[in-house]
Formats: sequence, C-alpha cells, structure tokens
Amino acid sequence: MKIAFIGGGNMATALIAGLAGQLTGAGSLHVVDPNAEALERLAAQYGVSTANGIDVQVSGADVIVLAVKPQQMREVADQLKARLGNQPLVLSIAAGIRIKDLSRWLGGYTRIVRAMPNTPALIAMGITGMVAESGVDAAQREAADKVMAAVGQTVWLDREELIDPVTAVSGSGPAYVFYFLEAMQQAAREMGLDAEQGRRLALATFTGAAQLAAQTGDPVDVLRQRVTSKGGTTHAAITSMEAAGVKEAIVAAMKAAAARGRELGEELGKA
Ligand SMILES: NC(=O)C1=CN([C@@H]2O[C@H](COP(=O)(O)OP(=O)(O)OC[C@H]3O[C@@H](n4cnc5c(N)ncnc54)[C@H](OP(=O)(O)O)[C@@H]3O)[C@@H](O)[C@H]2O)C=CC1
Ligand SMILES: O=C(O)[C@@H]1CCC=N1
Repeated sequence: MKIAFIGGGNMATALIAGLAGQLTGAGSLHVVDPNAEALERLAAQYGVSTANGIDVQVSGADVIVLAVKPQQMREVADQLKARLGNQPLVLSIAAGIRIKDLSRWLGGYTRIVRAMPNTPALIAMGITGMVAESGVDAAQREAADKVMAAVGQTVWLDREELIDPVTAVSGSGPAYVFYFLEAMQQAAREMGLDAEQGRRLALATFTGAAQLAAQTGDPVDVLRQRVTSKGGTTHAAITSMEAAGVKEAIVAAMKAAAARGRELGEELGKA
C-alpha cells in the first residue's frame, strides 16, 4: 500500500512513526510539507520519501492522508482536486472539517474517510474514531482501517456527527491526561518529592490505574471506591475535588471541545 501524507506535523509524525515499522515490501510512505527541516527529520528517522509540494507520488498513492490544520484544508483540496485520477482513498484527520465540504472542495469526490486519531499513535497505543462516505467501497474501508489499526485501535461510527464527541474524548484527550499529570507532579514537588520521583510516581499511577480498569473491566466508580477508605486520605482528596467542581469542569471542558469541532466545521465549511 502506498500512503502519501499531506502535512508532516505533529499528528502525521505520530502516524508515520507507527506505520513505518509496519509497511514492508511493496508499501511506502511519502510526505508533503513546506518545511524542509521537518521533512529531513522525517526522512532520516523513518525512511520516508518527501516533497515540498503535491507531486507524482501523491497522484500514485493508494491512500492520501490529509494531515494539515483545518484552516489549511481548503487550499490543499484545491491543489489535490486534479490529482485524484487513480481514485485513491482520501483519509482526512482534520478536526471539524465535514465530509460534505471536503467532497465539494475536491470537485464532488466521494472516496473519503474521516478519522480522528490521537498522538499515542506514536507508540502504537492510539485510538481512532472513523466514518466513511458512501462512495467508499469495502476494500478502501479496509485499507483505511489497516492504516489506523497499524497505530492502535479503531472505532467505526455510523454517523459523522459523532466525530466531534470522539474528538473531545480521545482526539484531544491525551492533553487532559498530560494536564492532570502536570498537576500531580506540581503537587508532588510542592510536598517535597524531587521532580524525578514525582514524575515516576504520577506516571506509574496513571498507567497502572488505566490498565487495572481495562484488565478487570470493573466500572471505574467501583475501582475508585476500593481506593477510598472510610475517613482516610483518598476521601479527603475526592471531597476536595468535588467541592471544587472538578468533575463538572472536565465535563464542561469536553463539551467545549466538541462544540469547537462543530464550530470549525460550520465556519470553514462556508468557504
Ligand atoms: N495533534 C493532534 O493531537 C491531533 C491532530 N489532529 C488533526 O490533524 C491535523 C494536523 O494537526 P497537527 O499535526 O497537530 O498540526 P501541525 O501544524 O503540527 O501540522 C500540519 C503541517 O502541515 C503543514 N502544511 C501547511 N500547509 C500545507 C500544504 N499546503 N501542504 C502540505 N503541508 C502543509 C504545516 O506547515 P506550517 O506549519 O508551515 O503551516 C505543518 O507542518 C489537524 O487538522 C488536526 O485537527 C487530529 C487528531 C489529533
Ligand atoms: O486541538 C485540536 O484541534 C486537534 C484535534 C484533536 C487534537 N488536536
């Protein structure tokens, strides 16, 4: 499978890192980006071919991954429109951009899958929500799944509107986890642990708790109650969080992320 990336930034790098080790034999990765330095780094690290503009390798690709910022998508679609003669699968990972708008910008093209991955793809621990346009056949749907499954799990959606909630949960989600870890590490430092101790304790706790939930399948509120001894330390911590409205703030923040996804789609879809 020949995969071309348009945009070689943060998310593309995570996907390329995960895919690079998986594509053997006839497979190849090609990256288009205006930044020479970023291209050199990607070529050196992952052995990809590169170009600073859409070229024949893009036209010859089986899958074209659109990994530019949402605001850059219209311009990229204009450049790409005349290069889709081989009927490749167009796989967009942009937040907000709706399939109907991308299809229109590509001159009515319908072989489009919209996906929302996340950066743990870099270590093949990603999860991607995906939805296919009606013009996508079974083989291309499988190809899209193969690309994203190379870097983690996939979840197929039957309605495109659900991509915004997916963006709010897992697309942006790693940032919430890092934010929580920042707070845990700050607290550890303020209470006298050194930076490395705080980092190890916080990270292992996050990984361990997530794995415990995944492996036991027990509901997370039950797992939380098992940590919370009556009149003990966890009870003091959770009481403090509840008083500060932490849970409500997280729910509101995630709804803001989904709303921003919808808003981006509406704003940029006017073009
Ligand atoms: N980061 C994340 O965790 C996730 C991001 N996404 C989505 O992925 C997309 C990319 O995000 P991210 O990687 O963070 O963004 P980045 O800004 O890191 O990457 C985008 C890259 O595309 C380049 N670019 C701009 N115009 C063109 C063009 N015409 N042709 C080729 N390349 C171009 C940019 O160059 P320059 O900087 O010079 O403009 C930049 O290097 C976004 O649409 C985002 O919504 C989805 C899931 C998660
Ligand atoms: O912040 C963003 O808009 C992108 C989409 C999901 C994660 N990063």
